[in-house]
Amino acid sequence: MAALTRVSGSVGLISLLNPPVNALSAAVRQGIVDTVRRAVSDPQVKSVVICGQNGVFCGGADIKEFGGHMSGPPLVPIFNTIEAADKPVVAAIEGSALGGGLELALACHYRITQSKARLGLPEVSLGLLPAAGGTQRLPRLIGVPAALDLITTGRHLTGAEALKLGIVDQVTDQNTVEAAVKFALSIVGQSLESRRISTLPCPCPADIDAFFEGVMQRVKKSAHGAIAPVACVQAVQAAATLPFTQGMQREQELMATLFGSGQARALQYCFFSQRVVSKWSSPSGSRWDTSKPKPVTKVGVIGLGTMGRGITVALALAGLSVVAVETQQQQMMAAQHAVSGMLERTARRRGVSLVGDQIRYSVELEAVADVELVIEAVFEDMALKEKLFKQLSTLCKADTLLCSNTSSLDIDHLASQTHSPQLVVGMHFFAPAHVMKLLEVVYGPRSAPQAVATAMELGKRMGKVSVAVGNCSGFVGNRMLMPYVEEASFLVEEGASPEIVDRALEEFGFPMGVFRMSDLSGLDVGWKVRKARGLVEPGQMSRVRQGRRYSPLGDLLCEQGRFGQKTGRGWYLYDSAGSREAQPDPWLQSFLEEYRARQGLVSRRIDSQEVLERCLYALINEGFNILQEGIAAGPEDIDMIYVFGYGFPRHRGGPMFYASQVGLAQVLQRLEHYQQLHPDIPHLRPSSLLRRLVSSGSPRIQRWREIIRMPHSSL
Ligand SMILES: CC/C=C\C=C\CC(=O)SCCNC(=O)CCNC(=O)[C@H](O)C(C)(C)COP(=O)(O)OP(=O)(O)OC[C@H]1O[C@@H](n2cnc3c(N)ncnc32)[C@H](O)[C@@H]1OP(=O)(O)O
Repeated sequence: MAALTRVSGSVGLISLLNPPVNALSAAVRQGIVDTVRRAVSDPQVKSVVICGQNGVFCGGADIKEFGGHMSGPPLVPIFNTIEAADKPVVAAIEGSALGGGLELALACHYRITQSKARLGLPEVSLGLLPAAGGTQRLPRLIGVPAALDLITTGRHLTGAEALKLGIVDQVTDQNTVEAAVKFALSIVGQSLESRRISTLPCPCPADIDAFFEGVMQRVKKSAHGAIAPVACVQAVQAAATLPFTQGMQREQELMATLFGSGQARALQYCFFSQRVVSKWSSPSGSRWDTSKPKPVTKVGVIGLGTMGRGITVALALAGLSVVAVETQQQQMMAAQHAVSGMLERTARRRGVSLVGDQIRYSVELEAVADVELVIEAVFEDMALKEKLFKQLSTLCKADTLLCSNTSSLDIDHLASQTHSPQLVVGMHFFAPAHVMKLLEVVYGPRSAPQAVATAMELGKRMGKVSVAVGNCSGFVGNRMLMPYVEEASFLVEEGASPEIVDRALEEFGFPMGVFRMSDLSGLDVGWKVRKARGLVEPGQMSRVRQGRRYSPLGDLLCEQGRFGQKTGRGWYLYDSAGSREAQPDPWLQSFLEEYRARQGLVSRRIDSQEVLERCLYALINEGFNILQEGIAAGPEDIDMIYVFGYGFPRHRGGPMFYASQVGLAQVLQRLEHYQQLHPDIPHLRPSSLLRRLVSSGSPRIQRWREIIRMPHSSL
């Protein structure tokens, strides 16, 4: 919907109305067609201002319409009509102008905005490109390199940045619509020739072919198989080399390919899933909309190792006061130095002023006595954490929330050490904690709804995608990782090399395969966890432990002091300790040959299909177990954990969405196949939820949540 009113005598004010973000639904597009036509033909209207109601200009095309039949007038002719108007049209941008919203503004002759408004062409993050002229108009306005940066990354700009780049003509911190109306009055009668962006030449770098070749190489490398960034480059190349109308044709062709692709469906699923997970619920019935977070201004962080430092930085960047505690003076000084450096680098990268004076360092635990929330980030040692939670429960205020950054330990057990178990939740950050977007908020059976709501809200303030999950060993992310990593080791025992496994996973879209990832995070980390579970038998090669198949390969490498990148040797060889360039290691190859010979294993050829099926279906199968147990509320929660915390390719939607696209019956059939071949691997035994879903006709993923909650007999 859009309304036309006349203001200040001769300005036609067109207001878009489709809360909350004025998305360009069929009704809004029709409203724009009607109001523009009326404004252009009304002799009393001398100039036009387009704005959005409720403080938002326009959040772009209505993404909800993408799944179904698109009706209503298309955007391209609407925008061409606006640009061709012989009366000046000014976009008054409040809040956001994103995607089709910014393309609408680019079709106007002038743009005025607020310094804090958000502008951008984020279509690439939905698996699309700006197909209403965005790829053709933006390069003509700001030049090819700057346009490529915005279109291929989809990043948002502030109004102030947009002014610097020349996307907008004016920034005001007064009332934007009033400023635009005043401006519209002042330009009546002026020539619009130079204001129609489609008629401008496209400013290009000198050697255009070499330039695009370089860009294409870079974009393909960082896209990890995503097709939309590549199509964005092709569309901008068309703007640089073709007249506007032909460029527009190319834009439409490329869009048509993307629009029907599985990648676009996956990315749009991610967009909505990110919002679904913020509306959390737990099996006990507590929910996001009935649980009010407690206000938090001051947070204590205990333990300033890698995780504690990152958490301190994330909190400070979110504007919170932090009391950072370490036990020894020397370690505290080292942490203070490291945190200052991290803050400085992040502030520089984000172009914001330095924060840091709100962090107080101490070697006394009592320093957290007056905080509202504590995040414990000490070593992953239950005895140490038990002691700490007992102390905190005594010295903190009675209503202080006590949170643990543990990645796998029992939150309920920690809660039982305190006077107020209802105030204990897990806040599981991912390293580096000030960079990684994921936060698992772990509730125990006794956690109060307010405690969960407060941790979720704090995550949001830190810019995290916070996902509420139940309490179990490894929670959601690390619990699912176990079978994935184990399968990779089994494949290596059976004949694959780490390179073969990693290549298959990297070609699938992971930034790093499982072995390169293990080398990066340190092989000793998993070794310690396996030791704690009583699985490690030093020097032993037995392949059955605790009644099931076990691969001792990781333990044997650790026993050789091969901890990965930090020791210069792990599953790969590195130039030096700390180096990142992984080389295949001839030593490892002979070690594996000897190992297989001693185990009586006959090495066989393993192809990438088997790697993908065994690693990914084992991971997915555990996801179904997690859903069945109610540890995750829905598939979206698992998918967002894997996309934002574990590098699962976003253009595949996450493991559960990927399973839904492969087909649940196919996943089940392949798991059954592998289980027959490997009956001693429990994680290949298909989950009963997967069987239930297949026998109920493999419903759409959007229905799983409701089906999981149904009693079995209702299916
Ligand atoms: C043939 C032509 C085909 C395609 C042309 C495509 C061009 C495009 O324009 S694609 C869309 C590009 N736009 C975007 O990607 C913007 C997406 N939205 C956002 O980034 C944010 O929502 C925001 C506008 C910055 C506002 O953020 P915030 O204030 O944090 O609110 P949210 O919780 O994100 O959103 C509130 C509510 O609105 C829904 N929503 C947001 N944008 C859209 C949209 N473009 N279409 C439909 N719905 C949208 C969002 O899902 C939320 O809904 P809830 O039901 O409340 O969860």
